[in-house]
Amino acid sequence: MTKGIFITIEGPDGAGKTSLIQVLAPMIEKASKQELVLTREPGGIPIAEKIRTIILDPKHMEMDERTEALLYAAARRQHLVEKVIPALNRKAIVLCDRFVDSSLAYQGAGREIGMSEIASINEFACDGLTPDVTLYIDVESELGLERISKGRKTTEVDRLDNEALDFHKKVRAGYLELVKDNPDRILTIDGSLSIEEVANTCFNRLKERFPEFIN
Ligand SMILES: Nc1ncnc2c1ncn2[C@@H]1O[C@H](COP(=O)(O)OP(=O)(O)OP(=O)(O)O)[C@@H](O)[C@H]1O
Ligand SMILES: Cc1cn([C@H]2C[C@H](O)[C@@H](COP(=O)(O)O)O2)c(=O)[nH]c1=O
Repeated sequence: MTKGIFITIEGPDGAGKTSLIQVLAPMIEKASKQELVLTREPGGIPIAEKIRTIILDPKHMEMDERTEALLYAAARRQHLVEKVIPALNRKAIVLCDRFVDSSLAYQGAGREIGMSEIASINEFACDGLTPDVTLYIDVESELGLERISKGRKTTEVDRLDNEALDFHKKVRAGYLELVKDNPDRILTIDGSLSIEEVANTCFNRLKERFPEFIN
């Protein structure tokens, strides 16, 4: 065992990632001797949380789409250096809510900047680090947006949540393209199931994949 495992969780807005992590994390903790680090993008450390506030502020409607892509990549770089890489070097299991696939789907496909342009700025930011596995929680855009609007009182609604349905459909199409192109790394989970069913499916897939870490 030379390093830890880097697990990323992806999905359209309202897929249920935050809810999933709350159920999945204690399951992993119970089944593993390794340290578990929970984190998110953009954010996870003070500098990246500040960048998150700037990106997601609903008042920042004038933000240029390339500026947006570069801010996500900048937050990512700092988060990797300060938190993710040191944790992997300690052999921890890192469970990260969103990573580069979010930039490819949201900025590459949703904003139509292009996946290859987004991939190149992220190659610079990540310097070769890729997830060991990605759990992609798939939901129809309509369902994701309906969940977010129902949960408005308790869930923060940000500048990207406020985008039109058409944007969210392009994001999901981007994710489905990534799934097709990365069949070994990205595991698709049906996000329309209950939170418990989604968590159990994710846990079993992780156990099969990393028996030396989770058993
Ligand atoms: N499997 C599920 N079935 C029904 N409702 C769900 C499910 N998962 C999450 N929800 C509800 O949907 C709303 C959004 O969930 P959550 O915040 O976990 O999603 P998310 O993927 O983290 O969203 P975002 O990416 O927009 O932050 C919440 O009100 C939550 O209770
Ligand atoms: C990492 C990343 C995120 N986004 C978007 C996706 C969401 O709309 C917000 C983050 O909020 P959440 O509560 O974590 O869902 O930001 C993006 O567009 N590009 C990215 O690289």
